[in-house]
Amino acid sequence: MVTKETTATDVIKVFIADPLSEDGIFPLREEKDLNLEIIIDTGNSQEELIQKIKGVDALIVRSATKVTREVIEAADKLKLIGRAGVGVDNIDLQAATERGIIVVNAPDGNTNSAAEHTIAMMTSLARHIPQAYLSLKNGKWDRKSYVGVELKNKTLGVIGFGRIGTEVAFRAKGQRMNVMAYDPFLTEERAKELGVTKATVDEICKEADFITVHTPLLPETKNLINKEKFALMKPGVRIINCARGGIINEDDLYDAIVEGKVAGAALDVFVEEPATDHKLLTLPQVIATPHLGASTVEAQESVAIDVSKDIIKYFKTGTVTNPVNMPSIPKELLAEVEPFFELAEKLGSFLSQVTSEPLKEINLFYAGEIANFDVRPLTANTLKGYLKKTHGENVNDVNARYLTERVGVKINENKTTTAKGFTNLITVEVKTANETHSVAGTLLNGLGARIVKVENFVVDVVPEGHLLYIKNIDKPGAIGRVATKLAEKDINIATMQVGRERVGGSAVMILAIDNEVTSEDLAYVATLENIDEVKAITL
Ligand SMILES: NC(=O)c1ccc[n+]([C@@H]2O[C@H](COP(=O)([O-])OP(=O)(O)OC[C@H]3O[C@@H](n4cnc5c(N)ncnc54)[C@H](O)[C@@H]3O)[C@@H](O)[C@H]2O)c1
Ligand SMILES: O=C(O)[C@H](O)COP(=O)(O)O
Repeated sequence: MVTKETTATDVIKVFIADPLSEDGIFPLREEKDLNLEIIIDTGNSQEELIQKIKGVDALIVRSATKVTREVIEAADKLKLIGRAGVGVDNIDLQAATERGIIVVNAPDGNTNSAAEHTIAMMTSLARHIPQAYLSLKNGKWDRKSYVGVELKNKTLGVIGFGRIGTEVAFRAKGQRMNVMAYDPFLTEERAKELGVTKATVDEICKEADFITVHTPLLPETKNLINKEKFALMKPGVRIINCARGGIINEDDLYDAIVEGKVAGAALDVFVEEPATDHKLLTLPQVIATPHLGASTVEAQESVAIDVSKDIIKYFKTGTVTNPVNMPSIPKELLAEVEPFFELAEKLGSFLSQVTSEPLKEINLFYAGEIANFDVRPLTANTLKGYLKKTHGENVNDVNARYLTERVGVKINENKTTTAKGFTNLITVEVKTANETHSVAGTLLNGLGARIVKVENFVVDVVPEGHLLYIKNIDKPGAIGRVATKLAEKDINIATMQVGRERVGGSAVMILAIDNEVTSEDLAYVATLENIDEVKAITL
């Protein structure tokens, strides 16, 4: 379908590539100060979109249109991509960022609808409603085949406890279910406040009667539920996926259903969509909808309004409300702080890999010349580095602070012009319920970035590649034993840094190694005498 309207002279072309709520785009239609040309042209192939994107200033999509690197590179005027919904896995964010194209989404507009759909799917699954409906439509009055199970007193495991996961939990509690939840950002206090049990993914797999996933699709969440996880589950478990195809491995789910381990699955999303000819759909235990989680009048109106408003705001002020990528820093400030961006991100990333509990507080200490400037872009980069592990490409220097504060983490920035002998020093400290970790880094003239302190130990480490972070007791032979063990595993040590509090006291080793280590390798090194902790870090 193609319709074309012009509100004034042809100046700003807004191309709507997926079906949107007409009521939701009224801010665009009613905009008087900007000269908007609204083009509604849905159902394009990649090739067609590559042709049509030329001359477009703003593109709006839902999940169906794939905004690939090819589309982005074919765009000659594109300044903004609006996702009328949450998931941005259909947009090549890296390509957009590289081209300076801001991507916005509508993170709050469809939360209720997605949560309600999840509950509807869970209830339908428990009571075989779609199967019984089909049977009755086919003229059968079959009551025996469709005996269901109650939700009351059953345990629901929620994996991914963000906006939708939390709303699903509220509703499940209304059904008098017990809720277990896992999210890397879920603290004990918040879980208590919301009346859910904080658990690991494995605990959920072992104990839950129903399991629902609500994470974004990221490298870390792809195949999160797989053969190994199904093996842990109780026989008769029921699975729901209203988040993204691929979080649950489809082949492993198929096998688990055929083997009788999983009693049924309710799926709104698939790895490949449209999924009209999918092997999971051949199983009577599987009920499905064609990605309808956000398909309500209310959600569609809300997400389209949010994206429309952000387009107008961007073309009027250069700022947006819901950025997914792209920083916007004055040129003069950028020149001062940009050299520290990579270091800041790596300090954050380092800490995310040594911390094993949800973050409560992050303290940033900017010392030396850098303290004379607005350090917020550096904080954003540090937070981005910390959050990358859980948010992947969905976090950037624009939204990192928002994402951190949204889960109740306190961010404290401190400045001092003295830097302990360095021209500049950035120290980052993170606190969880039981842990405190810190790392400090600097830029050495002509030598680049260095980590100069880890916890209380002075070191000199180039922050790149694969590192092994080992806490040990300062006893003779510890270093030699670690080196020998690694050699046995064919792991080559490029450099090694050691630090200690005092003779015979706590010490650290930081080894740069040539290859990535497996968890078995780590466990192997950890068995050595006088070794307290071994962590692999990739920067
Ligand atoms: N079916 C639909 O129509 C529909 C509608 C809306 C959203 N969605 C999907 O649902 C997803 C979640 O939406 P939301 O609004 O709740 O997003 P959100 O960002 O509020 O929540 C996602 C949560 O996942 C957590 N997470 C990240 N990595 C994790 C991991 N490895 N294990 C466990 N948790 C992890 C994050 O910490 C975050 O709290 C979206 O990314 C989108 O893909 C689908
Ligand atoms: O991520 C989302 O917001 C949902 O998957 C909705 O997708 P849709 O806009 O294609 O309905």
